[in-house]
Amino acid sequence: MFAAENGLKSDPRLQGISEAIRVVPHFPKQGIMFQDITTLLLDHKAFKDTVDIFVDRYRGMNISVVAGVEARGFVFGPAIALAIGAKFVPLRKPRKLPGEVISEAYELEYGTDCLEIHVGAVQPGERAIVIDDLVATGGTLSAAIRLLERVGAEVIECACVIGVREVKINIWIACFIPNDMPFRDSVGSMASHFISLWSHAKLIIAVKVRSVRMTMLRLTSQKKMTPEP
Ligand SMILES: O=P(O)(O)OC[C@H]1O[C@H](OP(=O)(O)OP(=O)(O)O)[C@H](O)[C@@H]1O
Ligand SMILES: Nc1ncnc2[nH]cnc12
Repeated sequence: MFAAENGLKSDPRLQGISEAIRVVPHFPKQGIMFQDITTLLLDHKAFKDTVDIFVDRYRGMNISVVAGVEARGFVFGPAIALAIGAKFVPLRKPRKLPGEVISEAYELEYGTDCLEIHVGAVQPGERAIVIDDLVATGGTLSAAIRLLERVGAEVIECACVIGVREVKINIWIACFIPNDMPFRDSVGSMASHFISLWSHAKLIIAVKVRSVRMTMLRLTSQKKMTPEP
């Protein structure tokens, strides 16, 4: 769910967090609005507020595992884990972990990637959350959830600072706007309306149909392109 649905709508911290994230057009390639969290990390208040919001949400929920996705989930995860009294479990890209691992492949826009977890890092029945900086297609989070479920953990929620909508949104528009509707041509503006209503396409189909909730602090659009210099 979005911050607003968590009762955070009027939370003054959200604006500061949003403003501290730098958006770099056309990085790493044309058409991508890169959400740069390094500027958030330079802003002590915004960084602390981000961690605090997640800590407030997950404290008292009997979470024993905070699983962070490499690389940017490692920035937020450990602070949250320490504050809520959980362990931090890194989910790493291939060939980084020295012990015995299990792996989950996932699709990227072009090609595939893989996440790995150390065998024994999580015990069956543990309650886990997954932390990353950003969710776009949800492919990375889905792989993280599958990994944790394979070792017997219960994934309570995924938490991201940023949600990038529109990445797989055309599918939803095609599904939900019948061809004969009068506003079919203005599908672009309808898109943002529908997406807001349906909470980022029901939070990317509850993180790809595993019925895992998600919290995001900032919902952003790939389409807000600034003019070329
Ligand atoms: O929802 P998705 O479409 O799967 O994309 C989200 C993922 O993409 C980014 O990581 P990236 O793969 O660029 O790795 P990095 O953090 O190591 O740069 C981001 O930090 C998420 O982990
Ligand atoms: N727009 C974006 N900004 C930063 N990281 C991303 N990973 C996938 N899409 C991204």
